[in-house]
Amino acid sequence: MFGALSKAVGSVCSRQGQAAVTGLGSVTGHQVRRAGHAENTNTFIREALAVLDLPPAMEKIVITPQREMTVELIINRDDGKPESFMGYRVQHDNARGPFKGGLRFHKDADLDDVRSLASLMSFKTALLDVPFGGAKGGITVDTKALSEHEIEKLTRKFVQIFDEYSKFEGYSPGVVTGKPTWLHGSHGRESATGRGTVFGIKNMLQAFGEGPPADKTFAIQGFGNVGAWAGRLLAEQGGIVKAVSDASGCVYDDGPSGIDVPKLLRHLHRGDDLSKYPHGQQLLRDEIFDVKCDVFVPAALGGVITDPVARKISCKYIVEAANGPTTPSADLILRDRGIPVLPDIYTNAGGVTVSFLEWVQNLQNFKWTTEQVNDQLKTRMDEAFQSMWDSSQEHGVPLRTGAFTVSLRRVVRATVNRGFN
Ligand SMILES: NC(=O)C1=CN([C@@H]2O[C@H](COP(=O)(O)OP(=O)(O)OC[C@H]3O[C@@H](n4cnc5c(N)ncnc54)[C@H](O)[C@@H]3O)[C@@H](O)[C@H]2O)C=CC1
Ligand SMILES: O=C(O)CCC(=O)C(=O)O
Repeated sequence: MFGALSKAVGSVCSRQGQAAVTGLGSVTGHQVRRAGHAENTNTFIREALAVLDLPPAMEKIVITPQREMTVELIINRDDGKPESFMGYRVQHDNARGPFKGGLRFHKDADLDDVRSLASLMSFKTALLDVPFGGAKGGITVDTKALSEHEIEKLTRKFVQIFDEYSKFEGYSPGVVTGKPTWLHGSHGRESATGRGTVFGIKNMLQAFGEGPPADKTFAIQGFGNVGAWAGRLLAEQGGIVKAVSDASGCVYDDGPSGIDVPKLLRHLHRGDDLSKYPHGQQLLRDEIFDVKCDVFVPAALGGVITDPVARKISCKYIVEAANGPTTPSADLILRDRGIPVLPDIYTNAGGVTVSFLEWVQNLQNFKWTTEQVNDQLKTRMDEAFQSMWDSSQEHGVPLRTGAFTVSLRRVVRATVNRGFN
Protein backbone atom coordinates (compact mmCIF):
# COMPACT_ATOMS: atom_id res chain seq x y z
CA MET A 1 0.00 0.00 0.00
CA PHE A 2 2.61 2.48 1.04
CA GLY A 3 4.64 1.62 -2.06
CA ALA A 4 1.77 2.95 -4.11
CA LEU A 5 1.45 6.08 -1.99
CA SER A 6 5.14 6.79 -2.04
CA LYS A 7 5.05 6.55 -5.80
CA ALA A 8 1.85 8.56 -5.87
CA VAL A 9 3.32 11.49 -3.99
CA GLY A 10 6.28 11.23 -6.33
CA SER A 11 7.06 14.82 -6.98
CA VAL A 12 4.76 17.80 -7.30
CA CYS A 13 4.81 21.01 -9.28
CA SER A 14 3.18 24.07 -7.83
CA ARG A 15 2.46 27.56 -8.96
CA GLN A 16 3.33 30.75 -7.23
CA GLY A 17 1.40 31.40 -4.05
CA GLN A 18 0.57 27.74 -3.56
CA ALA A 19 2.70 25.66 -1.28
CA ALA A 20 3.33 22.24 -2.71
CA VAL A 21 4.65 18.87 -1.77
CA THR A 22 7.03 16.82 -3.75
CA GLY A 23 8.43 13.37 -3.36
CA LEU A 24 11.11 11.32 -5.01
CA GLY A 25 9.60 7.94 -5.73
CA SER A 26 11.24 6.12 -2.85
CA VAL A 27 10.68 7.50 0.62
CA THR A 28 13.20 5.16 2.15
CA GLY A 29 15.98 7.43 0.90
CA HIS A 30 19.18 7.02 2.84
CA GLN A 31 20.50 9.87 0.86
CA VAL A 32 20.92 13.27 2.38
CA ARG A 33 23.58 15.90 2.46
CA ARG A 34 25.19 16.67 5.75
CA ALA A 35 24.59 20.01 7.45
CA GLY A 36 25.97 23.28 6.09
CA HIS A 37 25.63 22.53 2.41
CA ALA A 38 23.58 25.47 1.23
CA GLU A 39 26.75 27.55 1.43
CA ASN A 40 28.62 24.94 -0.62
CA THR A 41 26.05 25.22 -3.38
CA ASN A 42 26.18 29.01 -3.17
CA THR A 43 29.97 28.90 -3.52
CA PHE A 44 29.59 27.12 -6.86
CA ILE A 45 26.89 29.58 -7.95
CA ARG A 46 29.08 32.57 -7.05
CA GLU A 47 31.95 31.16 -9.06
CA ALA A 48 29.73 31.03 -12.14
CA LEU A 49 28.31 34.51 -11.43
CA ALA A 50 31.86 35.87 -11.43
CA VAL A 51 32.26 34.65 -15.00
CA LEU A 52 29.03 36.27 -16.19
CA ASP A 53 28.48 39.93 -16.72
CA LEU A 54 25.30 40.29 -14.67
CA PRO A 55 24.00 43.18 -12.55
CA PRO A 56 25.45 42.77 -9.02
CA ALA A 57 21.95 42.70 -7.48
CA MET A 58 21.37 39.41 -9.23
CA GLU A 59 23.60 37.48 -6.84
CA LYS A 60 21.28 37.93 -3.89
CA ILE A 61 18.21 37.39 -6.07
CA VAL A 62 19.35 34.05 -7.48
CA ILE A 63 20.74 32.75 -4.21
CA THR A 64 17.86 33.70 -1.89
CA PRO A 65 15.03 31.16 -1.81
CA GLN A 66 11.61 32.64 -2.51
CA ARG A 67 10.00 30.88 0.41
CA GLU A 68 10.97 28.55 3.21
CA MET A 69 8.66 26.74 5.57
CA THR A 70 9.32 24.66 8.65
CA VAL A 71 6.45 22.78 10.25
CA GLU A 72 5.89 20.34 13.04
CA LEU A 73 4.30 17.12 11.85
CA ILE A 74 2.57 15.12 14.56
CA ILE A 75 1.32 11.59 13.98
CA ASN A 76 0.07 8.82 16.21
CA ARG A 77 2.53 5.94 16.13
CA ASP A 78 1.23 2.38 15.73
CA ASP A 79 1.21 2.00 19.53
CA GLY A 80 -1.17 4.97 19.79
CA LYS A 81 1.41 7.41 21.20
CA PRO A 82 1.85 10.76 19.40
CA GLU A 83 5.24 11.74 18.01
CA SER A 84 6.43 14.95 16.45
CA PHE A 85 8.71 15.32 13.41
CA MET A 86 10.07 18.38 11.65
CA GLY A 87 9.21 19.01 8.00
CA TYR A 88 10.73 21.54 5.60
CA ARG A 89 9.76 22.92 2.26
CA VAL A 90 11.94 25.34 0.31
CA GLN A 91 10.71 26.96 -2.89
CA HIS A 92 13.83 28.37 -4.43
CA ASP A 93 12.83 29.84 -7.76
CA ASN A 94 9.89 29.71 -10.15
CA ALA A 95 10.89 32.28 -12.76
CA ARG A 96 11.05 29.56 -15.43
CA GLY A 97 8.03 27.50 -14.35
CA PRO A 98 6.25 25.86 -11.41
CA PHE A 99 8.31 24.87 -8.37
CA LYS A 100 9.53 21.28 -8.74
CA GLY A 101 11.54 18.89 -6.63
CA GLY A 102 11.52 15.76 -4.55
CA LEU A 103 10.81 15.02 -0.90
CA ARG A 104 13.67 13.78 1.22
CA PHE A 105 13.25 11.59 4.32
CA HIS A 106 16.39 11.32 6.43
CA LYS A 107 17.39 11.49 10.07
CA ASP A 108 19.83 14.32 9.31
CA ALA A 109 17.54 16.30 6.97
CA ASP A 110 17.32 19.94 8.01
CA LEU A 111 16.41 23.28 6.51
CA ASP A 112 19.94 23.99 5.33
CA ASP A 113 20.08 20.70 3.49
CA VAL A 114 16.69 21.21 1.84
CA ARG A 115 17.64 24.80 0.95
CA SER A 116 20.68 23.63 -0.95
CA LEU A 117 18.79 20.85 -2.73
CA ALA A 118 16.00 23.26 -3.74
CA SER A 119 18.55 25.59 -5.27
CA LEU A 120 20.20 22.73 -7.17
CA MET A 121 16.74 21.89 -8.60
CA SER A 122 16.35 25.42 -10.05
CA PHE A 123 19.67 25.18 -11.87
CA LYS A 124 19.12 21.56 -12.92
CA THR A 125 15.77 22.31 -14.56
CA ALA A 126 17.29 25.38 -16.21
CA LEU A 127 20.27 23.44 -17.60
CA LEU A 128 18.00 20.78 -19.09
CA ASP A 129 15.65 23.51 -20.33
CA VAL A 130 12.76 21.87 -18.51
CA PRO A 131 10.07 24.53 -17.87
CA PHE A 132 10.04 24.11 -14.10
CA GLY A 133 11.54 26.01 -11.21
CA GLY A 134 13.27 24.49 -8.20
CA ALA A 135 12.01 23.35 -4.81
CA LYS A 136 12.56 20.55 -2.31
CA GLY A 137 10.90 19.07 0.75
CA GLY A 138 12.41 17.17 3.64
CA ILE A 139 11.40 15.44 6.86
CA THR A 140 13.80 14.72 9.71
CA VAL A 141 13.08 11.06 10.29
CA ASP A 142 14.88 7.76 10.48
CA THR A 143 12.59 5.76 8.21
CA LYS A 144 14.09 2.51 9.49
CA ALA A 145 12.55 3.24 12.90
CA LEU A 146 9.02 3.63 11.48
CA SER A 147 6.58 1.09 10.07
CA GLU A 148 5.29 1.49 6.51
CA HIS A 149 1.97 2.61 7.94
CA GLU A 150 3.66 5.29 10.06
CA ILE A 151 5.69 6.54 7.10
CA GLU A 152 2.48 6.71 5.09
CA LYS A 153 0.80 8.76 7.80
CA LEU A 154 3.77 11.10 8.01
CA THR A 155 3.78 11.55 4.25
CA ARG A 156 0.07 12.25 4.20
CA LYS A 157 0.49 14.81 6.98
CA PHE A 158 3.23 16.56 5.02
CA VAL A 159 1.08 16.52 1.89
CA GLN A 160 -1.95 17.78 3.83
CA ILE A 161 -0.03 20.72 5.30
CA PHE A 162 1.90 21.80 2.24
CA ASP A 163 -0.19 20.84 -0.73
CA GLU A 164 -2.93 23.30 -1.36
CA TYR A 165 -2.85 22.65 -5.07
CA SER A 166 -5.59 20.08 -5.46
CA LYS A 167 -7.99 22.26 -3.49
CA PHE A 168 -7.74 24.88 -6.20
CA GLU A 169 -7.28 22.75 -9.27
CA GLY A 170 -9.34 19.61 -8.67
CA TYR A 171 -8.25 16.44 -10.46
CA SER A 172 -4.96 17.07 -12.18
CA PRO A 173 -2.62 14.06 -12.38
CA GLY A 174 0.16 16.09 -13.99
CA VAL A 175 0.80 17.96 -10.76
CA VAL A 176 2.34 14.90 -9.14
CA THR A 177 5.11 13.08 -10.94
CA GLY A 178 6.90 9.82 -10.23
CA LYS A 179 3.51 8.07 -10.17
CA PRO A 180 3.22 4.33 -10.87
CA THR A 181 2.80 3.58 -14.57
CA TRP A 182 -0.68 2.17 -13.88
CA LEU A 183 -1.69 5.48 -12.28
CA HIS A 184 -0.76 8.03 -14.95
CA GLY A 185 2.97 7.59 -14.39
CA SER A 186 5.49 7.54 -17.22
CA HIS A 187 7.42 4.60 -18.52
CA GLY A 188 11.11 5.12 -17.94
CA ARG A 189 10.88 7.30 -14.78
CA GLU A 190 12.26 4.59 -12.50
CA SER A 191 15.41 4.17 -14.57
CA ALA A 192 15.62 7.82 -15.68
CA THR A 193 18.26 9.17 -13.31
CA GLY A 194 20.62 6.20 -13.78
CA ARG A 195 20.00 6.21 -17.52
CA GLY A 196 20.62 9.95 -17.71
CA THR A 197 23.84 9.41 -15.76
CA VAL A 198 24.99 6.91 -18.37
CA PHE A 199 24.10 9.26 -21.24
CA GLY A 200 26.16 11.85 -19.39
CA ILE A 201 29.12 9.48 -18.99
CA LYS A 202 29.04 8.68 -22.72
CA ASN A 203 28.98 12.35 -23.64
CA MET A 204 31.79 13.16 -21.23
CA LEU A 205 34.06 10.31 -22.36
CA GLN A 206 33.49 11.21 -25.98
CA ALA A 207 34.22 14.89 -25.37
CA PHE A 208 37.49 14.01 -23.65
CA GLY A 209 38.44 11.72 -26.54
CA GLU A 210 38.10 8.51 -24.53
CA GLY A 211 35.62 6.66 -26.75
CA PRO A 212 32.63 4.70 -25.46
CA PRO A 213 32.16 3.25 -21.91
CA ALA A 214 33.00 -0.26 -23.15
CA ASP A 215 36.13 -1.56 -21.39
CA LYS A 216 36.33 1.48 -19.10
CA THR A 217 36.39 0.70 -15.40
CA PHE A 218 33.82 2.08 -12.93
CA ALA A 219 33.35 2.29 -9.17
CA ILE A 220 29.85 3.17 -7.95
CA GLN A 221 29.15 4.45 -4.45
CA GLY A 222 25.50 3.77 -3.58
CA PHE A 223 23.53 1.00 -5.21
CA GLY A 224 19.94 2.17 -4.79
CA ASN A 225 17.75 3.45 -7.59
CA VAL A 226 20.36 5.60 -9.32
CA GLY A 227 23.53 3.59 -8.72
CA ALA A 228 21.97 0.25 -9.62
CA TRP A 229 20.45 1.54 -12.86
CA ALA A 230 23.69 3.22 -13.84
CA GLY A 231 25.65 0.04 -13.02
CA ARG A 232 23.29 -2.19 -14.94
CA LEU A 233 23.32 0.01 -18.05
CA LEU A 234 27.09 0.48 -17.96
CA ALA A 235 27.59 -3.29 -17.72
CA GLU A 236 25.17 -3.82 -20.63
CA GLN A 237 27.37 -1.50 -22.69
CA GLY A 238 30.56 -3.39 -21.88
CA GLY A 239 31.69 -1.20 -19.00
CA ILE A 240 33.62 -2.99 -16.26
CA VAL A 241 32.09 -2.31 -12.85
CA LYS A 242 35.00 -3.01 -10.50
CA ALA A 243 33.43 -1.91 -7.24
CA VAL A 244 30.04 -1.13 -5.80
CA SER A 245 29.21 0.05 -2.29
CA ASP A 246 26.08 0.68 -0.30
CA ALA A 247 25.33 1.45 3.35
CA SER A 248 26.21 -2.15 4.29
CA GLY A 249 29.62 -2.49 2.62
CA CYS A 250 31.60 -2.67 -0.60
CA VAL A 251 32.10 -5.41 -3.18
CA TYR A 252 35.22 -5.38 -5.34
CA ASP A 253 36.15 -7.54 -8.31
CA ASP A 254 39.41 -6.96 -10.11
CA GLY A 255 38.75 -9.68 -12.69
CA PRO A 256 38.72 -8.78 -16.41
CA SER A 257 34.94 -8.41 -16.50
CA GLY A 258 34.52 -6.97 -13.01
CA ILE A 259 31.34 -7.52 -10.99
CA ASP A 260 28.54 -9.51 -12.62
CA VAL A 261 25.98 -6.74 -12.13
CA PRO A 262 22.82 -8.77 -12.99
CA LYS A 263 23.95 -11.46 -10.54
CA LEU A 264 24.54 -8.87 -7.81
CA LEU A 265 21.12 -7.33 -8.50
CA ARG A 266 19.46 -10.76 -8.17
CA HIS A 267 21.23 -11.17 -4.81
CA LEU A 268 19.95 -7.77 -3.62
CA HIS A 269 16.42 -8.33 -4.96
CA ARG A 270 16.24 -11.47 -2.82
CA GLY A 271 16.64 -9.11 0.14
CA ASP A 272 20.25 -10.10 0.89
CA ASP A 273 22.81 -7.50 1.94
CA LEU A 274 25.50 -6.36 -0.44
CA SER A 275 27.96 -7.08 2.37
CA LYS A 276 26.90 -10.76 2.16
CA TYR A 277 27.48 -11.08 -1.58
CA PRO A 278 29.58 -14.21 -1.95
CA HIS A 279 31.41 -13.29 -5.18
CA GLY A 280 34.36 -10.94 -5.54
CA GLN A 281 36.06 -9.45 -2.51
CA GLN A 282 34.42 -7.67 0.41
CA LEU A 283 35.98 -4.32 1.34
CA LEU A 284 35.09 -1.81 4.03
CA ARG A 285 32.40 0.56 2.80
CA ASP A 286 34.62 3.60 2.36
CA GLU A 287 37.42 1.63 0.73
CA ILE A 288 35.51 2.27 -2.49
CA PHE A 289 37.45 5.57 -2.59
CA ASP A 290 40.70 3.60 -2.90
CA VAL A 291 39.61 1.60 -5.94
CA LYS A 292 41.59 2.47 -9.04
CA CYS A 293 39.16 3.06 -11.90
CA ASP A 294 38.48 5.28 -14.89
CA VAL A 295 35.21 6.72 -13.59
CA PHE A 296 34.09 7.10 -10.00
CA VAL A 297 30.32 7.56 -9.61
CA PRO A 298 29.10 8.88 -6.23
CA ALA A 299 25.41 7.87 -6.20
CA ALA A 300 24.55 7.88 -2.51
CA LEU A 301 25.12 10.93 -0.36
CA GLY A 302 26.04 14.57 -0.41
CA GLY A 303 29.34 15.84 0.95
CA VAL A 304 31.25 12.56 0.59
CA ILE A 305 34.10 13.86 -1.56
CA THR A 306 35.94 15.85 1.08
CA ASP A 307 39.51 17.15 0.92
CA PRO A 308 41.18 13.90 2.09
CA VAL A 309 39.07 11.87 -0.34
CA ALA A 310 39.86 14.27 -3.21
CA ARG A 311 43.57 13.94 -2.43
CA LYS A 312 43.61 10.16 -2.54
CA ILE A 313 40.88 9.17 -4.98
CA SER A 314 42.34 7.13 -7.81
CA CYS A 315 40.14 7.76 -10.85
CA LYS A 316 40.37 9.75 -14.08
CA TYR A 317 36.85 11.23 -13.88
CA ILE A 318 34.15 11.83 -11.27
CA VAL A 319 30.51 11.67 -12.30
CA GLU A 320 28.18 13.18 -9.67
CA ALA A 321 25.01 11.11 -9.74
CA ALA A 322 24.23 12.14 -6.14
CA ASN A 323 23.24 15.68 -5.25
CA GLY A 324 26.14 17.71 -3.91
CA PRO A 325 28.69 14.94 -3.33
CA THR A 326 31.76 17.20 -3.68
CA THR A 327 32.61 20.05 -1.31
CA PRO A 328 33.97 23.25 -2.89
CA SER A 329 37.45 22.80 -1.39
CA ALA A 330 37.60 19.17 -2.56
CA ASP A 331 36.52 20.40 -5.98
CA LEU A 332 39.58 22.68 -6.08
CA ILE A 333 41.84 19.75 -5.18
CA LEU A 334 40.34 17.68 -8.00
CA ARG A 335 40.95 20.55 -10.43
CA ASP A 336 44.58 20.73 -9.33
CA ARG A 337 44.89 17.00 -9.84
CA GLY A 338 43.34 17.27 -13.33
CA ILE A 339 40.33 15.09 -12.50
CA PRO A 340 37.29 16.44 -14.38
CA VAL A 341 33.97 16.38 -12.51
CA LEU A 342 30.70 15.90 -14.35
CA PRO A 343 28.46 18.03 -12.10
CA ASP A 344 25.30 16.90 -10.30
CA ILE A 345 23.02 19.48 -11.88
CA TYR A 346 23.78 17.84 -15.22
CA THR A 347 24.47 14.20 -14.32
CA ASN A 348 21.35 13.42 -12.27
CA ALA A 349 18.94 15.64 -14.19
CA GLY A 350 17.44 12.63 -15.98
CA GLY A 351 15.00 12.16 -13.10
CA VAL A 352 13.36 15.54 -13.24
CA THR A 353 13.51 15.48 -17.04
CA VAL A 354 11.37 12.35 -17.18
CA SER A 355 9.14 13.81 -14.47
CA PHE A 356 8.62 16.68 -16.90
CA LEU A 357 7.87 14.18 -19.68
CA GLU A 358 5.34 12.52 -17.36
CA TRP A 359 3.67 15.89 -16.83
CA VAL A 360 3.57 16.45 -20.61
CA GLN A 361 1.97 13.02 -21.15
CA ASN A 362 -0.61 13.72 -18.44
CA LEU A 363 -1.51 17.02 -20.09
CA GLN A 364 -1.92 15.17 -23.38
CA ASN A 365 -3.85 12.36 -21.72
CA PHE A 366 -1.56 10.01 -23.61
CA LYS A 367 1.15 7.52 -22.79
CA TRP A 368 4.42 7.33 -24.68
CA THR A 369 6.38 4.11 -25.12
CA THR A 370 9.52 3.48 -23.09
CA GLU A 371 11.55 4.05 -26.26
CA GLN A 372 9.94 7.44 -26.87
CA VAL A 373 10.66 8.53 -23.30
CA ASN A 374 14.25 7.29 -23.40
CA ASP A 375 14.86 8.95 -26.78
CA GLN A 376 13.58 12.28 -25.47
CA LEU A 377 15.75 11.90 -22.38
CA LYS A 378 18.81 11.22 -24.52
CA THR A 379 18.16 14.23 -26.76
CA ARG A 380 17.82 16.51 -23.76
CA MET A 381 20.90 15.12 -21.99
CA ASP A 382 22.91 15.51 -25.22
CA GLU A 383 21.76 19.09 -25.76
CA ALA A 384 22.44 20.06 -22.16
CA PHE A 385 25.90 18.51 -22.32
CA GLN A 386 26.71 20.54 -25.41
CA SER A 387 25.60 23.81 -23.77
CA MET A 388 27.59 23.04 -20.62
CA TRP A 389 30.66 21.99 -22.60
CA ASP A 390 30.52 25.03 -24.91
CA SER A 391 30.21 27.44 -21.99
CA SER A 392 33.04 25.76 -20.11
CA GLN A 393 35.25 26.02 -23.21
CA GLU A 394 34.23 29.61 -23.92
CA HIS A 395 35.04 30.81 -20.39
CA GLY A 396 37.91 28.40 -19.73
CA VAL A 397 36.20 27.04 -16.60
CA PRO A 398 35.40 23.55 -15.25
CA LEU A 399 32.26 21.76 -16.38
CA ARG A 400 30.45 22.60 -13.14
CA THR A 401 30.99 26.33 -13.63
CA GLY A 402 30.06 25.92 -17.29
CA ALA A 403 26.81 24.23 -16.25
CA PHE A 404 25.95 26.94 -13.73
CA THR A 405 26.68 29.72 -16.24
CA VAL A 406 24.17 28.21 -18.69
CA SER A 407 21.55 27.80 -15.96
CA LEU A 408 22.14 31.21 -14.42
CA ARG A 409 21.73 32.94 -17.77
CA ARG A 410 18.38 31.21 -18.24
CA VAL A 411 17.12 31.86 -14.72
CA VAL A 412 18.21 35.49 -14.74
CA ARG A 413 16.72 36.13 -18.19
CA ALA A 414 13.37 34.71 -17.06
CA THR A 415 13.51 36.69 -13.80
CA VAL A 416 14.27 39.96 -15.56
CA ASN A 417 11.74 39.38 -18.34
CA ARG A 418 8.97 38.66 -15.85
CA GLY A 419 9.75 41.87 -14.00
CA PHE A 420 9.74 42.61 -10.31
CA ASN A 421 6.46 44.46 -9.75
N1 LIG B 1 16.20 8.83 -7.55
C1 LIG B 1 16.26 9.90 -8.32
O1 LIG B 1 15.50 10.03 -9.30
C2 LIG B 1 17.26 10.98 -8.07
C3 LIG B 1 18.25 10.82 -7.11
N2 LIG B 1 19.20 11.79 -6.96
C4 LIG B 1 20.28 11.63 -5.98
O2 LIG B 1 20.95 10.40 -6.17
C5 LIG B 1 21.39 9.88 -4.92
C6 LIG B 1 20.88 8.47 -4.75
O3 LIG B 1 19.48 8.47 -4.84
P1 LIG B 1 18.66 7.12 -4.92
O4 LIG B 1 19.41 6.10 -5.68
O5 LIG B 1 17.31 7.50 -5.38
O6 LIG B 1 18.57 6.70 -3.40
P2 LIG B 1 18.34 5.26 -2.78
O7 LIG B 1 17.85 5.47 -1.40
O8 LIG B 1 17.56 4.40 -3.70
O9 LIG B 1 19.82 4.65 -2.73
C7 LIG B 1 20.82 5.19 -1.94
C8 LIG B 1 21.95 4.18 -1.87
O10 LIG B 1 23.05 4.74 -1.17
C9 LIG B 1 23.52 3.80 -0.23
N3 LIG B 1 24.26 4.45 0.83
C10 LIG B 1 23.82 5.14 1.90
N4 LIG B 1 24.84 5.54 2.65
C11 LIG B 1 25.97 5.11 2.04
C12 LIG B 1 27.36 5.21 2.32
N5 LIG B 1 27.80 5.86 3.39
N6 LIG B 1 28.23 4.64 1.45
C13 LIG B 1 27.79 4.00 0.35
N7 LIG B 1 26.50 3.87 0.04
C14 LIG B 1 25.60 4.42 0.88
C15 LIG B 1 22.27 3.07 0.21
O11 LIG B 1 22.56 1.83 0.83
C16 LIG B 1 21.58 2.90 -1.13
O12 LIG B 1 22.13 1.82 -1.83
C17 LIG B 1 20.92 10.90 -3.86
O13 LIG B 1 21.96 11.82 -3.62
C18 LIG B 1 19.76 11.59 -4.56
O14 LIG B 1 19.55 12.89 -4.05
C19 LIG B 1 19.23 12.91 -7.73
C20 LIG B 1 18.29 13.11 -8.69
C21 LIG B 1 17.18 12.21 -8.90
O1 LIG C 1 11.59 13.92 -10.37
C1 LIG C 1 11.58 14.96 -9.74
O2 LIG C 1 10.86 15.90 -10.02
C2 LIG C 1 12.49 15.13 -8.55
C3 LIG C 1 13.93 15.03 -8.89
C4 LIG C 1 14.77 15.49 -7.75
O3 LIG C 1 14.29 15.67 -6.65
C5 LIG C 1 16.20 15.74 -7.95
O4 LIG C 1 16.61 15.83 -9.10
O5 LIG C 1 16.93 15.89 -6.97
